[in-house]
Amino acid sequence: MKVKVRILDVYSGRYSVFINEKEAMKAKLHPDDLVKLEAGKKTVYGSVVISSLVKEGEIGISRDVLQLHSFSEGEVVTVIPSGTPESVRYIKKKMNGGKLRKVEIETIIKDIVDRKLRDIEISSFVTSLEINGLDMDEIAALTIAMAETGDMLDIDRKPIMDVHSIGGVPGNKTNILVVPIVAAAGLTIPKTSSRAITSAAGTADVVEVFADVSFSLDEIKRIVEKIGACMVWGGALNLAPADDITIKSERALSIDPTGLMLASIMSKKYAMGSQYVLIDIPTGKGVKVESVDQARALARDFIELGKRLGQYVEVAITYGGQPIGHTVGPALEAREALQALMAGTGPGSLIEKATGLAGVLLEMGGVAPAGMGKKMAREILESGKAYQKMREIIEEQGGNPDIKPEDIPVGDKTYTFTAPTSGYITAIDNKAITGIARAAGAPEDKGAGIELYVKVGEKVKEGDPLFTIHAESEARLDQAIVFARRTEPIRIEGMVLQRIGNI
Ligand SMILES: O=P(O)(O)OC[C@H]1O[C@H](OP(=O)(O)O)[C@H](O)[C@@H]1O
Ligand SMILES: Nc1ncnc2[nH]cnc12
Repeated sequence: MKVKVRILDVYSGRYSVFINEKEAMKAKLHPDDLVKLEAGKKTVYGSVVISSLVKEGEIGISRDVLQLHSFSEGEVVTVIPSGTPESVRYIKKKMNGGKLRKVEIETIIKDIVDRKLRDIEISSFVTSLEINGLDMDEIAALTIAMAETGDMLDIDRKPIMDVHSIGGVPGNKTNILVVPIVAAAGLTIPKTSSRAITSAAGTADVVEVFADVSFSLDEIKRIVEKIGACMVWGGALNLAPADDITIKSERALSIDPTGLMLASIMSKKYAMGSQYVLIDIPTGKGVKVESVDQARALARDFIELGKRLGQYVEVAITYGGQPIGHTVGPALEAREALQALMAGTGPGSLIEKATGLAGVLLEMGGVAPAGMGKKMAREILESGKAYQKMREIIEEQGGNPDIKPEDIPVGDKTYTFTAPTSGYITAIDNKAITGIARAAGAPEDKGAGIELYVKVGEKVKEGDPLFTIHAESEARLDQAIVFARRTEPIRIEGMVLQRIGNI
């Protein structure tokens, strides 16, 4: 059928097209049916919403669809019902434990990028990968398909360094120190990050507290060619676009299937033209990789995948058994990272990890002799050169370079938990800390999160503060308090863990 476009001020996070009930009856269309819209060379897919927002003879186009293609009010489009895409068969094959062929993977990724697959099918794909995994041939095919369905960046500086954490550990603001240290040493590091996947704050969520993170490829090229670094959100770019679509399902389910994680991280690095990549695998209880043996196996996969992509990859297995630093949540982490860059020092867990990772990159990039990278990284941090580089990054990304940690607003609805007993801290539960910060509103509410006053091994007296929850609303604060009471994230030796009666 041919209908006229009506642009609707609707933004739902879904690719919906709105059709009047009578029109839908005539065309035998039902809610959530997939349709193809064609106008000249433009083709877009969307799911049907039956609505009186549009009249007969019209099709309502949401702002989500408009982001993919520009349509003008009154433009005539042809609407064609679209059957189940071929890729759904391949998703079912993976659900049944089959091995996908290269062409099948390419079809799935193309259909994801073209929005032929809806959230429900994409979530099924992600879930099938969580359950049945991928082998290295499948991972390499997935990585290349993800990169080649988007744009590629070509920066006129070499070598191109990169760092990426597989994440999972609360408070992981480390790379916000690593990037300016490495760039201050004269290396080029165009860092893309995702927003939170399983945590309460991804690096992109934290950087966004002091600067913009959404840029076009041309803008990134300009920034990186000028100052040697950027810290941007990978999802704003058309770099490996399937990645950010699958991340949406991963985030909703709080899962990060290993094969997809490898492809997702490495496809962005490939598309950014990174030549030397350092992968950080935090390891410990309550993170994505719990044992060092598992971390080694994953490290081998990253290195092998790098070889297939023509990249030199090294992996750092790091300690992730408790949160990094003393803060969790975008604004609180931004404060702590900025404080550490300004002072050239900070919590041991943050400074040791950041200078350790930066040191490896300095050696990989050939600016520090073998074994001297960490010392050089620490000197750069302590000298204030990393802070100066951070100021340049903030300024180039449209933020205020003079910003001070205390200028960053944090949630003013607070509640502090205290030690129920005296003793040593024996464990801090990563998953519970993330759960509390998310219940408080992080990462969407930038000011929400947790300030931690203790770390494992420290001694506390009964009544000492353990952590403060910050939220931007009383309702969120209450939810986080309930979650914290239920999970008791901080263990103190001698503490009564549970009292059970009358079973
Ligand atoms: O912890 P969760 O949310 O699972 O993982 C996602 C985080 O891990 C990576 O960190 P980085 O950009 O290398 O610092 C991603 O970019 C993202 O910020
Ligand atoms: N799946 C993923 N995609 C991008 N960055 C990540 N960091 C950790 N997991 C990731």
